[in-house]
Amino acid sequence: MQEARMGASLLRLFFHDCFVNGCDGSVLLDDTSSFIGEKNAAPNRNSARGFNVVDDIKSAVEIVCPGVVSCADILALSARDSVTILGGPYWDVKLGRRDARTASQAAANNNIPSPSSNWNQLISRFSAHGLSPRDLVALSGGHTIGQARCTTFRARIYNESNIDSSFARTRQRNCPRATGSGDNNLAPLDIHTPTYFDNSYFKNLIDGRGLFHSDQQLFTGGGSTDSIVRGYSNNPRSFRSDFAAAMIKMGDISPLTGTKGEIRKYCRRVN
Ligand code: HEM
Ligand SMILES: [Ca+2]
Ligand SMILES: [Ca+2]
Repeated sequence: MQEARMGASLLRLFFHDCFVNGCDGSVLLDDTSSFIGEKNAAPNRNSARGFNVVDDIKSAVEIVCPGVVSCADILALSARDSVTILGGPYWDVKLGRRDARTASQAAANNNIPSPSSNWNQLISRFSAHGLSPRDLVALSGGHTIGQARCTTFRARIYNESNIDSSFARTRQRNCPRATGSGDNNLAPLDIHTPTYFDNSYFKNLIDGRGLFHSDQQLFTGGGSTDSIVRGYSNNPRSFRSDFAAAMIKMGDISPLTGTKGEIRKYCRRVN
């Protein structure tokens, strides 16, 4: 990988695909004059990235095996390979998903959780897709890699009290208080090992160093997930195996099979 962050971006793309009408490649479709896709939904606009890498993988695969491998499966495999290459677990990826001929900006806005979510909102967004509180906590461990824009964590670092004060000060240095200044400045989601897939995210939560309001909600957020966070912070092996299992579960959300959907030729547009 030329850029370590790309692994994080590809992992997130898979999440943003699966949570919106299932793992069907819907997130990859470009807007056109007659079609509104998901790329400009609030959680994706100026934020989701990695589309060119998916295009490169797809064209390489089409050369050797045309019309067989869906864009949805490429997202699933890219997410797994990203995690494994960055030091995380390996799992066998189920394949055979087909690609959607539609996408829904409204469904993207309504299904992908916001970083200002509280504990109940997180639980319910995940349970709507058959994912348990334990799956929520394990999958949130994906925030052990990658970067976030100032606008997604500004409110937390200036206004919240359940945050380590030196961590808040560190983040404030590159994320000005005023909306509109430095909105796109980046900070790592995991202050310790932002390009390594480990269990450091859970240690951060225990230290009050969750970057998003939603992250910190999983520990001392008033819900019942504190013991799961403690477990993953003490036992990296249980995090690795639960993360892999939860990724398989997430990858099972409403796949298109049989004669539903299509195998796209280009991931950015329907055939
Ligand atoms: C639990 C609810 C979740 C919320 C509220 C959330 C929210 C966010 C936000 C706001 C960002 C930064 C976006 C930006 O700067 O524009 C982000 C980045 C990221 N998220 Fe999540 N996320 C959640 C769950 C997940 C899950 C389940 C995964 C994967 C298993 C994941 C993987 C990532 C990764 C890897 C990044 C960094 C991407 C990059 O560097 O390009 N997130 N998330
Ligand atoms: Ca989708
Ligand atoms: Ca890490």
